[in-house]
Order: sequence, then C-alpha cells, then structure tokens
Amino acid sequence: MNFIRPAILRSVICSTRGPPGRATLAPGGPSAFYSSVVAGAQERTLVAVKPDGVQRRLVGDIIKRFEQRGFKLVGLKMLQASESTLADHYHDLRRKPFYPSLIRYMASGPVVAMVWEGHNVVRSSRFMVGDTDSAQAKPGTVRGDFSVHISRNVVHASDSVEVAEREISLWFHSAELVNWENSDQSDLYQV
Ligand SMILES: Nc1ncnc2c1ncn2[C@@H]1O[C@H](COP(=O)(O)OP(=O)(O)OP(=O)(O)O)[C@@H](O)[C@H]1O
Repeated sequence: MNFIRPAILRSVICSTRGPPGRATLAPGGPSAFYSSVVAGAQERTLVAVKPDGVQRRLVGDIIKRFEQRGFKLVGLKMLQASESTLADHYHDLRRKPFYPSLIRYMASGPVVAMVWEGHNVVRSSRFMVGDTDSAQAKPGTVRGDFSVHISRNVVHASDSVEVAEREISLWFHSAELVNWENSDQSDLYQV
C-alpha cells in the first residue's frame, strides 16, 4: 500500500462513512481514524535471523529495516532452536536432499525469532528478504545484500498468512507476544 496523505484519507472517510456530503471523521480526530484504518488491516509474520546472520552480527541491521519500513515488532527472542521445532518448521522440505544439512545449519547456533505486525507484512517481508537463492536475490534485499549462497541465506520470513500463523504459534507462546499501540500511528501513513 502506498502512503496516504491525510487529505486523501479524509476524503475516503467522507465517502465511506455517514451520509453523502457530510464530513464525518472517527471520534478522536484524524489520529484515531488512521489507527482504525490501520488496525483493520493488521497481519503478523514470523521473521528469523538464522545462525549465520547472528554470527555475522546482522541482527541489528535486519531489525532496522523492518522498523524503518513501518512495521511493528510484537515478539522477539534469541534461542537455540530444538531439532523438533526445526523439523516441524521445515516439515514440507523433509524429503529434499538438502534437508539434513538444513537442519544442521539451523541448529548450529542461536536464532533470533521475531514477530512483525503491519499492513501486508507477510508479502512485504518476503520482498524485503529477497529470493531464497541468494544468487537471484536483488540488491536492497537482505539476502541480496548479505548472502551469496542458498544454504546460508541469513534470514527466514513466512511465505503466506496461513503459514505465518502456524509458524508464530510454533516459535512463540501467546504470552510472549506484546500488543502495544504507537503513540501517534498517523506518522506511519504520511509521506
Ligand atoms: N537447494 C538448496 N540447497 C541448500 N539449501 C536450500 C536449498 N533450497 C532451500 N534451501 C534452504 O532451505 C530453506 C527453506 O527453503 P524454502 O524453499 O522454504 O525457501 P524460503 O521460504 O525462501 O526460505 P525460508 O523458509 O528459510 O524463509 C532456504 O531458506 C534455504 O536455507
């Protein structure tokens, strides 16, 4: 979604709420209105910095990219992933020839798991992370900037909303996810 200027948002609300020709903003003014627009479109995704990304001190850079894009961090932890979690996470790849080395790689050191929230965050995260094969990943993406080989591609991001829900519940307990409000969410949606 492109950023929306306040004036455009005001005209959208005027045309979708209340009788024609009557300007009706949400109670609480523009800021509350932006929040209500944004809140209706929220989704969450799992992003994980893989062991090579942690070893290479890329955690901060990856978090920065998601924060700067405008997404909201609602879960964060560093952990040594168990083989059972990894087997569950990559269950669809278990028959691939690279599966054993993938599990070894993912278990070789700590992972930083995160849950990010925002409009179209699943799709946007996949673009930000870049192609699975680092050789195909575009510059500007995490993998395109930091990785040269598919087997050490720095970061994971869920590839659909349904998968994201499954992966978040695999990696996080619900009590580890924090619901919080931006003090002024309108800032996110202004150019
Ligand atoms: N041909 C391959 N050789 C070695 N490792 C591979 C290969 N294909 C995939 N992998 C590893 O398995 C991971 C999962 O593969 P998948 O096809 O699900 O890609 P992805 O969804 O882009 O990656 P991820 O799930 O890690 O975000 C890849 O990120 C990569 O680390």
